[in-house]
Amino acid sequence: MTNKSKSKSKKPTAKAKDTVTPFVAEKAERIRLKQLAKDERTWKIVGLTFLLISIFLIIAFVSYFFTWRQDQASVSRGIEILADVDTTANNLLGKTGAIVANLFIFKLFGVASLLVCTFFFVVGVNLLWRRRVFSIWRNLKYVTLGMLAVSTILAFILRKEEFSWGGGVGNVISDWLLASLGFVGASAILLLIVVAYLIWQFNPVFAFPKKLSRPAVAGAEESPKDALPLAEHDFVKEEEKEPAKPKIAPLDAATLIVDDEAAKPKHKIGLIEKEETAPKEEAKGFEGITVLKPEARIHFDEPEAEPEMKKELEIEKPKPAARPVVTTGGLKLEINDAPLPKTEEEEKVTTPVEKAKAYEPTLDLRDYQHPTLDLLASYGSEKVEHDPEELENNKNQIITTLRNYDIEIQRISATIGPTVTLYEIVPAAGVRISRIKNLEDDIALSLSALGIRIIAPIPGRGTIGIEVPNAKKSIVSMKTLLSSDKYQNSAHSLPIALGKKIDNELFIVDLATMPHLLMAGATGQGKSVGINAILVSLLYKKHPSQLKFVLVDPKKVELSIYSHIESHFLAKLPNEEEAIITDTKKVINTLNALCIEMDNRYDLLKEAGCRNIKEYNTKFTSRKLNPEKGHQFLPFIVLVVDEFADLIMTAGKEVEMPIARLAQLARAVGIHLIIATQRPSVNIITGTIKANFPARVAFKVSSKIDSRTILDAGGAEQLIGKGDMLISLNGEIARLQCAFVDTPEVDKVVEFIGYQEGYPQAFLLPEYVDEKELESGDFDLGDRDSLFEEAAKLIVANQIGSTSLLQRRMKLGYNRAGRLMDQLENAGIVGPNQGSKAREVLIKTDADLQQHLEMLG
Ligand SMILES: Nc1ncnc2c1ncn2[C@@H]1O[C@H](COP(=O)(O)OP(=O)(O)OP(=O)(O)O)[C@@H](O)[C@H]1O
Repeated sequence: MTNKSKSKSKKPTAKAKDTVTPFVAEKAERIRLKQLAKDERTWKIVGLTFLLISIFLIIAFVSYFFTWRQDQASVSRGIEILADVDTTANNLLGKTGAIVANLFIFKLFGVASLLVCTFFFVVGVNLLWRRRVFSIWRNLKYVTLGMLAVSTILAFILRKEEFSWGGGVGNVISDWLLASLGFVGASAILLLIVVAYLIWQFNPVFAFPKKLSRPAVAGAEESPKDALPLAEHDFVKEEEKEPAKPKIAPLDAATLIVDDEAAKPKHKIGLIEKEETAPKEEAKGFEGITVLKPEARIHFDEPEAEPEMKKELEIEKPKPAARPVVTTGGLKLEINDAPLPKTEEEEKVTTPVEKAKAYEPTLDLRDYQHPTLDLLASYGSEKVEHDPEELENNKNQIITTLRNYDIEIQRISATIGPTVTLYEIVPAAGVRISRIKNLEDDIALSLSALGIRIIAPIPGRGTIGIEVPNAKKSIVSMKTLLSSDKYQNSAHSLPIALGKKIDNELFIVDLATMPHLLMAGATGQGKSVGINAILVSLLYKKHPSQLKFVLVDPKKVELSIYSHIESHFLAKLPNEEEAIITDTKKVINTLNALCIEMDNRYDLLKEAGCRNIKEYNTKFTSRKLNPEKGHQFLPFIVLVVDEFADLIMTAGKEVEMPIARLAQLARAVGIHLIIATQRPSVNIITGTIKANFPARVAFKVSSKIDSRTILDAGGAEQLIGKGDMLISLNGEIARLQCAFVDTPEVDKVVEFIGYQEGYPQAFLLPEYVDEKELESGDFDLGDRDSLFEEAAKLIVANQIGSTSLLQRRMKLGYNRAGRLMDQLENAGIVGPNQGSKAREVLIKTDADLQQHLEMLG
């Protein structure tokens, strides 16, 4: 490797400098060429050229339709006519136009050659706008298949015409088809191609009238209205509504390796260019800078340690749930697609239902469109701009500072991130790491920069990290993250795009596996932007049927923007006006309602024999659970609390307890919490809360103590604000630059969603009535629960006197459902408690009940 110097001399000699000089020009030249290739102006020019080619081809082709006869004689002589000044052509684009058009139309694909123009147009537009406006790959497929099919069909139909409608290729295929299959066979094949194309494009529904094939749903006779949503979906075409997947924007990172041996102060620098999509080149840089592939760095720098670091920063992928083990004939088989074990509940569901097409929850709002990426803004080019001088200066400063304290280093390398550059040093043998750690403040002072963070040692790397803020920071646009393949193709249940790591890798994680997130940061350091980034990344991926937010905003202004999407994505308490909760009392009720929802969901999971929401929803969508028994598709619920400190201050344990309970248990039933606070002190983030939030984010905080409270480690006080953050996940801390999404962008996204048809109202959480309010002694008929009548009707209609039926169907907590049951008993509607058996229902029909209620008054 070129950047490992063998020199042992301590000071740079004049000779050494001389030998470097001729190298410089050559390397600088290469760097310039590379920069030219990366310059967006270059690509704009190339894009424009492609557009012009497409226009050129259209003019040449169209003109050819009118001039082919006159130009036939000259073009048949080939390109030699270009040199012949006496020969002219009638084509609007002269001899070149005539030759090109003749090649495409006469010799190749006939009229279908016009499709070629679209290819140049698509490539040109994409290059000019520097983003994937159209899919080139898809266009290429259409153009290739289209030209073959259209030229063959035209050649077949118009084979007797003088003009070559199908071109040479069309004629050859059409003749071959005629010879092999005869006129009827060839016609059938070509007709099939046309029909297949139409089916592919428009996917018409070939449906028989519903009543002929409608599958039986258990209990459908008793309640056809309730069963309808399931049965209805059986006949509905399942539409693919994948959002557009634009290609990842080029992502640049540069890693600089500075070789240093204690005895050799002239350091060689290796610069690594890292791009996610573009191919990497190997070239030599100037002044000893070597441009290497990232893989080269892995081998050169720390062959064993690198995979470790990758591991350190790797994002956890959701592990597939364990599958049932089936034993047949003494053999144990673990089957990936094995159906989940049947429970008593699903055994009762009739076979036709099982065989029916899978239930698709998104068909509730079948026309729903996911927000498009053009609603988001791009901030700058996002290319990491590295100033070689800044790097060199910082490196020299670090080396000099350490040397002042008699600390020699073996090697120094640098990774340039969006906000900070990480200098990794390998100290000379015998240097104690704690000595470097103790010099943190001195190094910071000598680099005269805020936000120096020393990581001694970097876990698994055997190096010491010094993070130095970049003079010029780049903003990480939300758009970049959401348009990346990593986000677009992520298999996460709740993907959240948080930002970019120091090596510019995108940080996209699954909230479902986190499973809750605690965020802290002093005011103005990027918390609200962080919350918006999380919400927006979920909104871009999920359908309203799959996700609901419970938004708690004591500050009253931060989350109000999301009220537009109330009927799509928000959940609220029944009878509440506003979905976004700002009042402390209502927060307590909502948190308790969420606990009830959690308990209800656990009951449903238990009955279905499932361990988590994923298994449950899979079972439900494959119609193995009967909606008549209270089963339903369960959306994820994400609770966001924007200022936790305010709540704890005003309500203390009343808030802390349900939050702790949810944090402990709610993960498996798809309820996840995101709690943010400005004041990460121990009386706000208590031990109970902390123990249940393994994933924690810290923006800049005001003291080391705050940093320790949130992360169990210092460092967050050294951050530089504006979205610079540390995330502690699975016991490892990574520094990120949070994705930036501005309020007008969020506005556009929520408006885009809000203008679409939503559900009639927000998702209703179970009602929670404060126990204390209910503890009013014996039942008095005049003091009935407001849901008394509804409960009575439900019990009579089902003829089952069961408290859990009330809980599930009316979304009530156990206490309230029990109290209602007592009231029903006192009113003579159900019999006494029979232990584990359901109570007897004393009134048999709805009409009897009406009479009975009237009598009660
Ligand atoms: N990820 C980011 N990238 C770039 N700039 C950012 C980022 N996050 C925040 N900022 C800048 O910092 C400002 C304050 O951010 P934000 O409103 O999120 O702070 P906050 O911590 O929520 O403050 P408060 O607690 O007072 O609401 C933003 O207006 C923006 O200019």
